Amino acid sequence: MLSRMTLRIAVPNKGSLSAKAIELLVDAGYRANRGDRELRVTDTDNDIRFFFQRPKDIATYVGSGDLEVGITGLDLLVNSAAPAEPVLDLGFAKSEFRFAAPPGGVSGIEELQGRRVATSFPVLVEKHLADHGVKVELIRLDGAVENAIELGVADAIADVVETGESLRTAGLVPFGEPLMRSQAILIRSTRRAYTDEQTAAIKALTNRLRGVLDSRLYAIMDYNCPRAVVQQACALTPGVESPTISAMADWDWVAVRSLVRRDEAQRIMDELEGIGAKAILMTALEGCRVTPHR
Ligand SMILES: Nc1ncnc2c1ncn2[C@@H]1O[C@H](COP(=O)(O)OP(=O)(O)OP(=O)(O)O)[C@@H](O)[C@H]1O
Ligand SMILES: O=P(O)(O)OC[C@H]1O[C@H](OP(=O)(O)OP(=O)(O)O)[C@H](O)[C@@H]1O
Ligand SMILES: [Mg+2]
Repeated sequence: MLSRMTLRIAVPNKGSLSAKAIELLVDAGYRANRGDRELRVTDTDNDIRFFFQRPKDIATYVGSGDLEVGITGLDLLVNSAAPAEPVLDLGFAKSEFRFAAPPGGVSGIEELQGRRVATSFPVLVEKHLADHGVKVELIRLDGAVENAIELGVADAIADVVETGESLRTAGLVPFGEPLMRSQAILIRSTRRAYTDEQTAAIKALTNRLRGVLDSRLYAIMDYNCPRAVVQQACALTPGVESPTISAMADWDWVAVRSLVRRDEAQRIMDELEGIGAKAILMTALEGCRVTPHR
């Protein structure tokens, strides 16, 4: 019999979510790497056991309270109809969920009335259609849904779309508004009671994961700045509270250090250069805790 750990976490064992979920947990300091056939890994230092489950089953285990938290997709959570809720957006496996059909075929949701719609997310699709007052014949498939129309079992499909390449190569075009937008999320049960210890452990996990996500989002910027333009420089790099300004041996100059968003860093460097800043350096973060100030 395995000893009971404070937290038991469901992690996808395959598919688009798996590798990135494990990488995120490892970067957050957990021992979440698994061997080839291992379906459970225990991290005794953190009092956590990871259970590697099929992505589609994760919300079921968490909703029932048999595992404390889990990593899954928002679309999978909705499709499960399990009593679970998102705790944290994890920023990967971003996708849209869309209807699609061949050009010249079904091109609006109202045209689906009485037609055959193939999907591997039947609950999500049925709920969306019910909200729009449309009744269809749902064809439940497990994957490779894009082939269903050509193979004659459906008139339209509803599936995950990321780049749109799978639709294009199958000769399909999306139609209507996306049913939803999805990404990987950390979930917890809305029904079960958590002990104080478990609540604290979930908070610590969330904090660590957010720290890793933020460290991918931000970078440190260091530069030398003529004292005369320091206010302009601070406006370009306001940081979390405010930039750190250090004196330099040459009184006409200061050294500035601030946190910047990585996706804005190149523009900021251009503008710093433009106002006369020198020796501008950008450094990646290995970890951080910046969210309390967000
Ligand atoms: N190509 C993709 N790009 C981004 N996210 C995706 C992609 N395919 C699936 N996802 C997302 O990954 C999650 C799992 O999807 P799904 O159940 O279809 O499993 P999968 O990752 O495709 O693996 P498999 O189909 O091999 O079981 C869902 O949240 C879905 O939105
Ligand atoms: O828009 P794209 O970038 O092409 O990505 C979307 C495709 O990726 C997933 O398929 P997956 O490879 O997981 O196969 P599956 O259909 O068997 O799930 C999804 O089901 C779509 O088919
Ligand atoms: Mg898939």
